[in-house]
Amino acid sequence: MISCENLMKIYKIDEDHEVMALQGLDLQVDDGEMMAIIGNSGSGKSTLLNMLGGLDRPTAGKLIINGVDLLKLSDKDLITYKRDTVGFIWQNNARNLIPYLTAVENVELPMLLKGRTKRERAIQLLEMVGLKHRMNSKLSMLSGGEQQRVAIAISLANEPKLILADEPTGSVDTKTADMILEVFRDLNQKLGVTIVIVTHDLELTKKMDRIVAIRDGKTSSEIIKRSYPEATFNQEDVSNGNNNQETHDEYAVLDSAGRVQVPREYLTSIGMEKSNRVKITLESGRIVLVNPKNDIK
Ligand SMILES: Nc1ncnc2c1ncn2[C@@H]1O[C@H](COP(=O)(O)OP(=O)(O)OP(=O)(O)O)[C@@H](O)[C@H]1O
Repeated sequence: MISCENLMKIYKIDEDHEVMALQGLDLQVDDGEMMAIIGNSGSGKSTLLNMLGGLDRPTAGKLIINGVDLLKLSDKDLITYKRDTVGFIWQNNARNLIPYLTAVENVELPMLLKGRTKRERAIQLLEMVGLKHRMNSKLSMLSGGEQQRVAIAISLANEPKLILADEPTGSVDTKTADMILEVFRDLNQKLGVTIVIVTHDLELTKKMDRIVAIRDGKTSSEIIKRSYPEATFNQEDVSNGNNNQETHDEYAVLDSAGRVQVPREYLTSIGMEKSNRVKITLESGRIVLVNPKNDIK
């Protein structure tokens, strides 16, 4: 669904200053995948989401989504792409919804359909997110989680292939966050829609199949869920209630130029916080990084 290679985004602040928000980012996302993007504040998560959604254009690199090359699109085709391929959900509901309209009116509003069909489709979408019973409630009467579900219904209006959500559980409690995640999971499985969620919420990421971490505008590591075959659990584990068959493995990402980001704590542990020179050796099929100062032979 998404193929992103060496993606760059430079914001020009004034004549003399610019910010490199994305510095050669690589990301591949399969059709029908549901994954999360994490990273510190300022690492480039929202910038990436804006590029994926066609809200802004990359400076350089390759970005192909659903077979469309986003760097080569005309302005007109970019509008069509935004309308037909992607659905957005923002953390801030004011960006998604209008408080004095009812839930169903909010869902109807952005749709291009006419008359009865529009109302029927809006009700159908609210049903998909489990909110048909509140369709005639004004937005201001709905809880944060319910409002977020209305936002999800809106994002589905044009049957997008890709849903992009920026901190969708940022303003709700843990229980509501779980419920919203369930809605995403359900849509992902029933409609096969690809879902990319940017989040700070580590609890939420535990429930994802894949988490990509971004550091300084680049993909730094990937965390992938692994299921154990049932046979690896013995009866003792199961009777102790330890039948959790899932774990997450973390991988560093090697970019197309062979670069890899070494976790800061690893560098610190070999006394590399001040130096930028590291010795690389190949030892029995392993690549080993050594602080040259400690390399006593
Ligand atoms: N429109 C813009 N003009 C100039 N600089 C920008 C613009 N948008 C983002 N930046 C800069 O690009 C870098 C990445 O910002 P971005 O908002 O993508 O980070 P983020 O990971 O989403 O952060 P947060 O978690 O705080 O939302 C930051 O240094 C930011 O200041």
